Amino acid sequence: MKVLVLGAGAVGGYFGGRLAEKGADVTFLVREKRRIQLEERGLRIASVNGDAHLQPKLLTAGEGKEAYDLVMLATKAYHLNAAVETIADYIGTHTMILPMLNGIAHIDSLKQRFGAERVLGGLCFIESTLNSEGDVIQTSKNHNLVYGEWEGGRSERVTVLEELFAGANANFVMSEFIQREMWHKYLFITTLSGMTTLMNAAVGPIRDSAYGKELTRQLAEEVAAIMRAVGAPIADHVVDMQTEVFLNQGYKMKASMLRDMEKGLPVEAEHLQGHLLRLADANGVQVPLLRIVYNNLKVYEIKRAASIEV
Ligand SMILES: NC(=O)C1=CN([C@@H]2O[C@H](COP(=O)(O)OP(=O)(O)OC[C@H]3O[C@@H](n4cnc5c(N)ncnc54)[C@H](OP(=O)(O)O)[C@@H]3O)[C@@H](O)[C@H]2O)C=CC1
Ligand SMILES: CC(C)(CO)C(=O)C(=O)O
Repeated sequence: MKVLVLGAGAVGGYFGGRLAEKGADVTFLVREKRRIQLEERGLRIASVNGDAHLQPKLLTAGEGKEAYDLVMLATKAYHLNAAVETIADYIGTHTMILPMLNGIAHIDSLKQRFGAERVLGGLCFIESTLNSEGDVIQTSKNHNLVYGEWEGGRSERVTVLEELFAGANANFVMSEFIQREMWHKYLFITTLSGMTTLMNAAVGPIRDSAYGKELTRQLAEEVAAIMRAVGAPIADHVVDMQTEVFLNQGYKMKASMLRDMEKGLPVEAEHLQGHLLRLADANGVQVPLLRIVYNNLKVYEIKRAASIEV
């Protein structure tokens, strides 16, 4: 099975690297600067689950055009449009596209561009980042990638994927309810990234502060109310469940969005909080805290743009 991974960043580098490490036929589709880095240094994973050092197969856009069996998409949402055009050269009749982005809005873009039948659901739980040398650094144990047929159930092709993923040093989990899993993760990440960026703190200090737990729950409830208003298949107890998961994170746990802010990088505010706010406005759902969270991110974006211009 031929696998193409677009983006050799924190997520694509990790999961694609784990597949290549087990001997799968994996090629990374990268941009020029990243290619040079990977050619010089190899793909290095430094992880609590075991280190790896590989010389990956690499392509840049437009090179080696042929259909792949599986295209794994691991960009940030603000690079999605360009990435979608880049992978178009590698999509054939039977190609499966497995996106690993946070959020949900990208699923419709992918379906519109490539046809619903090619698009699987996917999400991941991992705390990983690239260091200044481009190595993938993974610091906590979770390394779960969940995937499945968008319409649910089991199919022959996801059984083939299970075989592909078997034995890799990461948990690849097939779900028969991937839409629900994605909406649940979306609620979790919107709350986690919202609270940690708003408070400019990891989970521990938020949890210990006067109103931290209450505000976390309020944000999760606002997000759940939007999801219910649009008919998302979330569980009745999703707020209890995800607030509990949030509050049980390690003291220093931060969303990747806060880590990106600390590095002065762009954030996925429009894709995550912005998309939900637009759904809230369209459906008359009151979300005062989500609006504050979103505005805080927009202020960050304005300050970032100004500092780049200066
Ligand atoms: N990091 C984490 O802990 C987690 C992240 N996520 C989600 O996963 C997604 C990916 O995040 P993450 O891996 O952290 O992001 P990174 O920024 O680390 O990686 C994204 C990679 O995509 C590459 N890229 C962007 N556009 C293109 C393109 N047109 N062609 C080729 N490569 C491209 C970038 O390359 P270049 O170097 O050229 O810029 C970069 O290496 C996000 O939606 C994020 O929210 C989900 C769970 C955990
Ligand atoms: C919460 C976490 C680490 C889970 O994978 C995540 O998705 C993120 O920070 O972007």
